[in-house]
Amino acid sequence: MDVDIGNALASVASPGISREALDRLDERVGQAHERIETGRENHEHGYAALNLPERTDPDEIRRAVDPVADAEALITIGIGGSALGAATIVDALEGDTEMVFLDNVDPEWVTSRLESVPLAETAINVVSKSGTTAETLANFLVVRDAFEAAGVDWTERTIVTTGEAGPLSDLAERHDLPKLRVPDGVPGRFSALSPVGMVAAAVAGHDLEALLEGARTEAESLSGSLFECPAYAYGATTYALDGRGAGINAMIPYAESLETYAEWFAQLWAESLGKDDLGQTPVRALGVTDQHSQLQLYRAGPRDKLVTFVAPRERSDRAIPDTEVEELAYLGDSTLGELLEAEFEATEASLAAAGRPNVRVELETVDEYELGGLLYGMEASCVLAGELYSVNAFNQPAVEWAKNATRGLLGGGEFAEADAVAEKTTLRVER
Ligand SMILES: O=P(O)(O)OC[C@H]1O[C@](O)(CO)[C@@H](O)[C@@H]1O
Repeated sequence: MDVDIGNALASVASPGISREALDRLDERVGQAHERIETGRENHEHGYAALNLPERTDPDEIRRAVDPVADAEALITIGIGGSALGAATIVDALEGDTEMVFLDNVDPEWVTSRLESVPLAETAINVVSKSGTTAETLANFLVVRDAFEAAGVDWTERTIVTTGEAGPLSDLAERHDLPKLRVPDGVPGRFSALSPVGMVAAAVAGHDLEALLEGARTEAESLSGSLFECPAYAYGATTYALDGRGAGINAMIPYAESLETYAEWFAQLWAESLGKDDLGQTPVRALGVTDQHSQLQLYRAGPRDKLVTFVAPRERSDRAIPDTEVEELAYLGDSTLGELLEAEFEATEASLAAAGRPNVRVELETVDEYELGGLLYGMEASCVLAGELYSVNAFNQPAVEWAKNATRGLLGGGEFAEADAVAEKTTLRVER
């Protein structure tokens, strides 16, 4: 990925960062880079994720999915980092396999998703690093039951990706299911380039080597200066802008295929950096669609936002047909791609003209190689930002709190957090 931070400079935007401040920040980037490299060399928790391009074995993943390689549909059961990386990859790339992601336990929705696929031709991909996440395990039990009710042997059609030990690992062994490991030291939201994110891509027949190669190229660009490393330029700029008042980061891909990527980014940014009363709030949007719903706020609302555009330089295109309507004649000389490109450029310029900071992240196109680079680049940006904020980017204690409370409420053990639910303050207003 390439990054253009020009529109985040103080000479363009407010809040913005001056060139002098950026130079000073670059010294801290150099120190952070050394810390990151040490973490990678020692395979420390979290930092180890940046070694995935070298560690992930595409052949192992393909062997595991081989029994279901001709499935018409794949149901991936996982949540958060155990779903969003895989969903980002398969939503971004064209594939013939119908993809269903069960990352919610809304019963009506789960039922409708299950009814949308031919179970006898469908494979199951269960993903949970801990092997204990209530939503994932509950959905798996529901899916298993639906397969049994339809007379389909789920054990022939299920792949499990999980940690070394735990209930899901035991279950895989009991039923002799193909099992892939969530690599050690890799938190869920940093695991897209491991079996966690790549099983679905393998079933869809995507080029796993190219995904990893794109990530490897990005890894090779990590260096001690933000001016030489797009990932660090992004991480350092967002950190600097947050410190100057842009506490919201609106991620706007200008490609429908990258809509899920914005969801993945939101988890990465929120769960990694939202600590110790710090962190930038990620917002998801989509170009051009959300120009007509959110842009007004981004250009004229409070000066508390950084807008991040992600745009491919190349895409397949479609001509806009000529028309007899005179006022629309100008469209007939263009393509949908040119219209989208013009809207992107215009939106970027409109924000800059209003002094609103924005950053452009460019991809060559949306393919496996570029996607691997984007995922890796944003992970490295996030790790760098974590260093600059001095927070642990690799844990999520606040999420664990609610997980414990839920288990306590369902009788899954004694959890003090569950007591807080009964202590809720109410001020009801009724009809
Ligand atoms: O893979 P697991 O253990 O099921 O966890 C799923 C998700 O739950 C979290 O721990 C918290 O929501 C995420 O970090 C993680 O991606």
